[in-house]
Amino acid sequence: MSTMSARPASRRRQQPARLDWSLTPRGAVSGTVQGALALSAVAIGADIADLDPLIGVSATMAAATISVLTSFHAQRPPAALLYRMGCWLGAGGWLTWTMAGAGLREAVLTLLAGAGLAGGLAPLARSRKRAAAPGQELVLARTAQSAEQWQRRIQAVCRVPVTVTNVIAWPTGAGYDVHVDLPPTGATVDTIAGQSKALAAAARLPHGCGVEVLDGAHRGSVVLRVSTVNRLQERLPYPADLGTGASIYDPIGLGEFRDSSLAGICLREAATLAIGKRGSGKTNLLDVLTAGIGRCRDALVWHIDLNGGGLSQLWLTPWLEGRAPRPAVDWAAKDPEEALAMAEAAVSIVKDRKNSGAARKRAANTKLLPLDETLPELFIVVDEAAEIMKDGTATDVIRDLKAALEELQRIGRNEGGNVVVSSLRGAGGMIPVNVRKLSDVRIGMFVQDKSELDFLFEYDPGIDPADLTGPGSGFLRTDEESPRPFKAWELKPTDIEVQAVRIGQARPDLDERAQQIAGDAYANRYARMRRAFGSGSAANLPAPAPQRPLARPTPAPAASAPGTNPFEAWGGFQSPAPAAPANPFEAWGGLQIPAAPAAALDQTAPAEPARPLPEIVTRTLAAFAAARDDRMHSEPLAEALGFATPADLAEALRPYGITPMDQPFQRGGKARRGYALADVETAAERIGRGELPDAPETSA
Ligand SMILES: Nc1ncnc2c1ncn2[C@@H]1O[C@H](COP(=O)(O)OP(=O)(O)OP(=O)(O)O)[C@@H](O)[C@H]1O
Repeated sequence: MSTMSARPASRRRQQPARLDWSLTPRGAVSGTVQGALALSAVAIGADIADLDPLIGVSATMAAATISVLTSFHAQRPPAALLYRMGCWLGAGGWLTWTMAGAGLREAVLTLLAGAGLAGGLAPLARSRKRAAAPGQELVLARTAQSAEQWQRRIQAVCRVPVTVTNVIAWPTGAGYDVHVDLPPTGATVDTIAGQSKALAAAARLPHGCGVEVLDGAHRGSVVLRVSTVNRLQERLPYPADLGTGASIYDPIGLGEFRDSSLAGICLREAATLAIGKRGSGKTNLLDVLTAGIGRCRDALVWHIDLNGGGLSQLWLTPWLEGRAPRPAVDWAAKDPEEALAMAEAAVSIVKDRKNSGAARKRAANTKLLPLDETLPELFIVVDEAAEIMKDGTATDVIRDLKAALEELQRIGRNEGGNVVVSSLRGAGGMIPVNVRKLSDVRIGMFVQDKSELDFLFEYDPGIDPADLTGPGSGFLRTDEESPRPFKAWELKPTDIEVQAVRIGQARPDLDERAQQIAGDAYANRYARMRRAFGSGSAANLPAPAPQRPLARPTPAPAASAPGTNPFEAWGGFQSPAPAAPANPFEAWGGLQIPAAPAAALDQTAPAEPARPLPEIVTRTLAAFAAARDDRMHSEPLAEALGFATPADLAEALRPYGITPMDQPFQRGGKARRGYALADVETAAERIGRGELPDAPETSA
């Protein structure tokens, strides 16, 4: 297959010029002259030796045959093969004719005419396959045009003289990757990523298609993932063949990226934050996560949904109806007290594992606690976490719940205590900064206000809500990578049913030591879950709230004592759903516990509208994101924001409580004063909460 390379002239000019004294032809003219002279010399030699003309015929045939074979071996195009054969037949025919006694004048004239013809047709001989310069990839011929277009396009839009080294079509046919080398003049991946929208527009990509800019093989290269067909518009059913027995050490699938590759996340050590407006597919996403984690032999899912428990209902139904031996979700809470008991239990378990897990770590010679079916990771999946985590008025229980979840996220990474948080919004005091910062996996489904995505993804320049196509599509960021558009698999109620039965059969139990630590709150949870989520008579009973404290660490776990309530011991599909105890408070040892305070959450109140950030604050955050630094000297920040002097910048930021740091710090070998990203973020949070008075907008 023929190829071509796309190299800029400038690079070619950099090659040092050398004199070449070899007889190797350098072009069509020199090649033709050399060939004609060589042929004349052979003809004169044959005349002097008085050779038989048949020798000329034999030599011609042999040369033509060798030419055909070598052309096939070199995969030359048909035109090159014909040209070479024509040359050998013409030269051989002329030689045979002269050996047979042609006149000198005729022989010379014919030789000149033949040489002229061969020289004129010489471009046909050129194989389109050229050797690449060292270190350069080749571009397939059918994409060579695309490569050249992209090279020109990037140069025009980004004003960077890049080299396109390869264009590779996706197997799905939905787009292609453009591999780009950056010039050694200071351009970085951010230089290109900042123009991804402009590149998509310049390439006239259809709506919903775009350009994602990813790191290349080395720091001086980038890969542009260009989608030309909007795969995100398609519905992607949950893969039916995903069985149980997976591991939390493997990626958990959420759906697909534009190129149909798996959108997977590694959750063993990573907390997750997902935001999205109502109807964006958040609940479906949490279902996909519940299924993905639930499939693991070394992980357990606990749910908190204080908006009526809708997240857990379908997952519990097969168990409630006696079609699964255990609930797929090991513990589900729909009221604040239950949720607090759960979160405190998880914190206690994690704290205990910090000591009790030491022997395991030593045995495995690792600092990260090894988890397996006997010691599973705990995931608390929280739907609509802003109701718990937002600043402002809250009951004591909610405040304690928030503190416990934050603590779990903060201390639980190593010991396998993990949090997945979803929220309608991520900014404006809805989700604490620390929760966002500690969430290595961030997912932004469709939101009303782009600033929510900007806030979640720290002003990554590649974010364009136009890339999203509707429910189930969003941006996914893992680690420090740029967020990528993806489409979540769709889990329909019947799929959840299938998964819930499978998981209920196969999932691990909480380890006995942890069960002891979690105490009665854990041991009796199934009874409360039946009342809270069950149908029929059990569901009609009021769900008693656990009296605090329920989950107190028990110092020395003794023999296992799970299954203390009658519902846990039934253990088989054939058992009918047990009737509720006569006294609804029985499960709490006969204690008369008042029902959960209804006012703990105003579940119907809509989320507060976001207070928009002043433009100068938004742009300051964006400047930090572009600089990929958490501190910036005043001069470059002023320049990035278009202020004439650092003093002008200071004046513009002061009304928002953003001031330069007291101490100078080193950047680029210079110690100067400047600004801290944390200060700007704190100010943004406070503005969102309405704590800072509106100040007159000052722009450059
Ligand atoms: N991945 C997906 N593919 C296709 N459709 C989806 C997907 N995810 C969600 N939907 C559809 O979008 C609608 C809303 O989904 P979902 O209930 O998950 O959104 P939500 O953000 O949780 O909304 P709410 O907060 O109002 O419950 C549903 O009708 C669902 O079928």
